[in-house]
Amino acid sequence: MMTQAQPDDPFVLFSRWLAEAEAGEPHDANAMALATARADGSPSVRMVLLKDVSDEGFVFYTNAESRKGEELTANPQAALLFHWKSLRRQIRIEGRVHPVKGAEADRYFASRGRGSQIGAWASLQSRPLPSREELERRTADFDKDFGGNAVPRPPHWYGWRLVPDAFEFWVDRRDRLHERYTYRRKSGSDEAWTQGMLYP
Ligand SMILES: Cc1cc2nc3c(=O)[nH]c(=O)nc-3n(C[C@H](O)[C@H](O)[C@H](O)COP(=O)(O)O)c2cc1C
Ligand SMILES: Cc1ncc(COP(=O)(O)O)c(C=O)c1O
Repeated sequence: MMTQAQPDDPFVLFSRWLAEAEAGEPHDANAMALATARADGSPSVRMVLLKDVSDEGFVFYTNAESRKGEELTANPQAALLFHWKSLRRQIRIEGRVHPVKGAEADRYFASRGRGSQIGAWASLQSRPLPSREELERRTADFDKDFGGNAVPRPPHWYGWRLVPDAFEFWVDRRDRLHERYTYRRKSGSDEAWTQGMLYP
């Protein structure tokens, strides 16, 4: 149950819930479903990891030539969903995505393990793979090409920041009479939010 008065800033509540999830969830408390849609409106969804959050928004990294990357390029409207099963909480977030700056993506890419860096070159993410051997061959080839050198970030691998204009915080309650708290960005405002509740 939401026992404290709701903060005026949804990022404050988000950070509090994420910290509680990180203390309790055994794996990937930062995992979130990312929903995208083609320009014609047909949707798709998959999990990604939240790699940065600040007042500016929620950052994830992926291949821009993947299905999600192409959809985000054609239609930057997207939605995120966190569900922490053992906490019985859910957070919905909606907004627009913007690619992060090259230097920010470079910094994150440099922090990844070398195997994942090479994998980002080897994987033609979301395109048909003829055989597992083909992926292994591409991985070995890139590994050899880079030799002992640092692996640069592939130009098609970068982050997007979702800048939210709406949040919904959901808490499980008995008889399915859950609590739903909403925040909507006041038009033209960077910081002011209108709060409300929804029937469960
Ligand atoms: C818990 C979890 C976290 C994941 N995190 C990422 C991620 O941060 N970036 C990514 O590109 N794929 C991630 N994946 C893989 C994606 O779910 C997905 O399979 C892949 O990105 C291709 O999606 P697309 O074809 O819709 O573009 C993750 C999968 C799981 C289960
Ligand atoms: C294909 C892919 N890319 C990126 C990520 C993001 O995480 P990391 O940068 O920690 O590898 C994941 C996480 O599962 C993933 O599966």
